[in-house]
Amino acid sequence: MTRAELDKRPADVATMFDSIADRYDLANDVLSLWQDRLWRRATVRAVEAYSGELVLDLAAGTGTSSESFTGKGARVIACDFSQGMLRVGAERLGGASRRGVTFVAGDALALPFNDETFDAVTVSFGLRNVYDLDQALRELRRVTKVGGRLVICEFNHIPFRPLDKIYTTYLMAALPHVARVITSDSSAYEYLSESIMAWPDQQALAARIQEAGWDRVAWRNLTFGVVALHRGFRTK
Ligand SMILES: C[S@@+](CC[C@H](N)C(=O)[O-])C[C@H]1O[C@@H](n2cnc3c(N)ncnc32)[C@H](O)[C@@H]1O
Repeated sequence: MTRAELDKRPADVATMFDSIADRYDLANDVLSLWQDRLWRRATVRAVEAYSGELVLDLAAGTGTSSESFTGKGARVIACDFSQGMLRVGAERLGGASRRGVTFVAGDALALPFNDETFDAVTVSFGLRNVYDLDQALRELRRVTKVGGRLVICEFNHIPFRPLDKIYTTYLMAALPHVARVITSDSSAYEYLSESIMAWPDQQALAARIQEAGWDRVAWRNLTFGVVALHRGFRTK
């Protein structure tokens, strides 16, 4: 199976996700010990999308989180560049546009949307895989209405060193082996571990979000910092 490397060449990333699409959601649940469901609920609360609003769920994959944003009547565009992930998502929903969610193929680095289209933009476990983080953050801002908001849910780093050491050991030693049992292949999950380790910490990510033009940037840790929720606003 193709796995991506830390240079995150878009073709490799898309091919890797195509190849794990069928077992992606099951693997997430098991590898995170079902914590992913809590993280997704926290993301939905942070996005707080209301009736009449349009939300972009970028790097939406199979749309695992997308439908949850429609709870109060918002409509969601679930955008991703892996045809395999989009296919699994559309099959699960029973169509490419169902229950308030529309799947759209698109690249985070050149989003196929007009300026100021969305009330809220959100990315769960996606930005870490994007070839050019800063360009993706600028694109997200471009398509957000003035007054709109950004919520990023991403694996991060545990500030408390002893706990971080245990977590890092799990990432590098155990996670790929568990993944092999679920998906019959561990290489995509070796990439997952390596990409988490190489990802900027909470403060550094907040600085990058700010540099991309977002205001009032803040974050909070979930599960001791295994995941962090970053938020920002487009104020001009
Ligand atoms: C780990 S999955 C996350 C899927 C989903 N958001 C979730 O919470 O489960 C990462 C997704 O990012 C997508 N991705 C990576 N780079 C992308 C890009 N440049 N444009 C669009 N999607 C991208 C991949 O195709 C993959 O579906």
